[in-house]
Amino acid sequence: MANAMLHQSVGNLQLLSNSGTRYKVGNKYVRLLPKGFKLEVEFSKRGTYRSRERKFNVIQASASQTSVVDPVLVPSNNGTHESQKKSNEAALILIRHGESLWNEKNLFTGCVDVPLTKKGVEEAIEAGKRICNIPVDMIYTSSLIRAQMTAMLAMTQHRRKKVPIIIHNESEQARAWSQIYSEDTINQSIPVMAAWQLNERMYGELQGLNKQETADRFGIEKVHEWRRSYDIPPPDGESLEMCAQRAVAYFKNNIEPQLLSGKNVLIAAHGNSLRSIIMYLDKLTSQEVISLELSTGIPMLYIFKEGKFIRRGSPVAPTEAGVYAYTRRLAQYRQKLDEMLH
Ligand SMILES: O=C(O)[C@@H](CO)OP(=O)(O)O
Repeated sequence: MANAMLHQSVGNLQLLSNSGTRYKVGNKYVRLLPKGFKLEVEFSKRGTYRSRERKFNVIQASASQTSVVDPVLVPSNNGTHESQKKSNEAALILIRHGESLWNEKNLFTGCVDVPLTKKGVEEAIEAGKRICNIPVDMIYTSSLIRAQMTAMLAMTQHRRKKVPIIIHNESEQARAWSQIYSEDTINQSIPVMAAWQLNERMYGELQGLNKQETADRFGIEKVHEWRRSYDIPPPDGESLEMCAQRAVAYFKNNIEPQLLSGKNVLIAAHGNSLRSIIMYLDKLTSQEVISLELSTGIPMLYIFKEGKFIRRGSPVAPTEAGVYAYTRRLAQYRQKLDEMLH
């Protein structure tokens, strides 16, 4: 029997069952979709959804074993009780991408899609070592290669050795052509969702300019205002406030429901998209966020518990133990990994 958790902010999802499938939509209790039934779910912009189960032709289903759009398969022993227990706590890891070729050259980058330098690759691997004992069930990255490289390189270090797989939902064909037909293989993979909403703040006419030369030309104060103020956009670009509108909305609509259902999430994104998300998580004011700076490749850990985000430890300590105060659940996960790998 397969298990599926359906989630999406807006649009329609369909689940076909050819062998009986337990499913969960949002925070709803787990239901069984009997063999030969089809579930249709319609998600509205307001965050609500309507679902209905209908009979369908089983031959159609056998062509694609369990055809789930955007599936997040949960372990098969994960019944209602277990998922309720799980929803008590979830880990959230945030990583700013490693150094990019334009960070190295001190150029405004924004939404220009620039890869990592060798140092950036090493930073991502180092970040991976720091989080190798923390559970990761879902990964969110921006649509930019520097964030995606960082997530993938970091995951090469993870002790659980699940395979991160980019989910292609951009068209029906992309969805159909990237289906996986083994439940075991799905259980050994981590869905990676790439979203433009997590992209770096769009830097407008500063993109590609040298930061030092721009400060020499327009003055340090003006450039600092463009770079760090909350609501003043750079010429033709996005202010942090504008960036927050899309990044935080995406976080609330897509990532928070995952955390609520007990999924442990890693987000690999950018200096300013993450600053805006941290502003939301830490309830920073528009004054306080001005002085928030994120280093490249340093993972930050939050615990989501009872609807609250709790920051664990300092992200800049030199050792993992110093960085992350483990919760009991994280310590248990680590112990399980130790047992499994020795
Ligand atoms: O150039 C950029 O896209 C960003 C991040 O590197 O710059 P800033 O330091 O101004 O946020």
